Amino acid sequence: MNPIATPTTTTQSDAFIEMRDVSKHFGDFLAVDQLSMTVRRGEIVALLGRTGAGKSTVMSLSMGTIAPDQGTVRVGGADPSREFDALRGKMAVAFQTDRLLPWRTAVENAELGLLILNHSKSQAREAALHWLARVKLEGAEHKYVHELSGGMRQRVSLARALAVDPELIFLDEVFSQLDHVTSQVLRRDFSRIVREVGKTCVFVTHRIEDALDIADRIYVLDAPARVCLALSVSEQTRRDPRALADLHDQIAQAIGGDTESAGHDPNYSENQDLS
Ligand SMILES: Nc1ncnc2c1ncn2[C@@H]1O[C@H](COP(=O)(O)OP(=O)(O)OP(=O)(O)O)[C@@H](O)[C@H]1O
Repeated sequence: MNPIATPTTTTQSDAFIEMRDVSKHFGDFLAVDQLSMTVRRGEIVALLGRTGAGKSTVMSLSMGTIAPDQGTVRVGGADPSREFDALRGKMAVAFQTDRLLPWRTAVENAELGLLILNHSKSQAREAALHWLARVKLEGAEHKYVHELSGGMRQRVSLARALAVDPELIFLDEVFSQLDHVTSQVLRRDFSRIVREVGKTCVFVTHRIEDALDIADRIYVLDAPARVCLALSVSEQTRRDPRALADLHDQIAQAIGGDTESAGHDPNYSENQDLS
């Protein structure tokens, strides 16, 4: 067995998200095909696949914004598409486009989730300022969205997600609109924070580089969405350019060998920390 590509095994007891034999149609179109996957508490897990593989649909099923046609989805033991109250405030999400409100400042955007969850104005402001500082936006708190760079906007969007103190954070292509260096710095800052505060994170990406850089485990999805490869990535592997290159090739092969859509980046093996 390849010592780098460790097959993932998860017992039911340590599962935070558990999807079993999940299928989802949109009309006649099959988007998810008997998919099973598990996410443990405290893990960063990447859902990786080509455009249209069904990554966002799997994320929506995990968040409960859509329900499966068949199979079961459980998050912390609850059915996310039915038991909204059990999961209220426990999940947060950030998207490819930052979805910030342009008429609000950075801090006014970052506190939004807390205000929606009925926290007091002062509590929301305090938490928003704290998380803006954690994502390195001190000094930019009172700037409007148009005054911020793309990377800074995504930082606000991540601060907004973290501010509600969720147990589970979903990211949908948050890093992939940004240039290589900005993307790398942001995802490493984010993964450091997530590990420090012990959150669980599921992130969707079509770029192998993003997944190998921060994920503990990677589910590679085929279309219609089903797991065609599941891998663990240790910190030791991340420090080993050859091991990373092997994993990259293995994933690219599973996806179909198209390194462009797979986001191949010849510089990633340098593994430098630019933050
Ligand atoms: N609400 C919907 N109605 C009909 N078809 C949908 C709907 N949502 C997704 N699909 C289809 O399901 C398939 C999977 O879409 P999904 O957005 O989950 O893929 P993805 O892997 O996240 O793609 P991308 O990387 O382009 O965002 C696509 O063919 C898409 O057109």
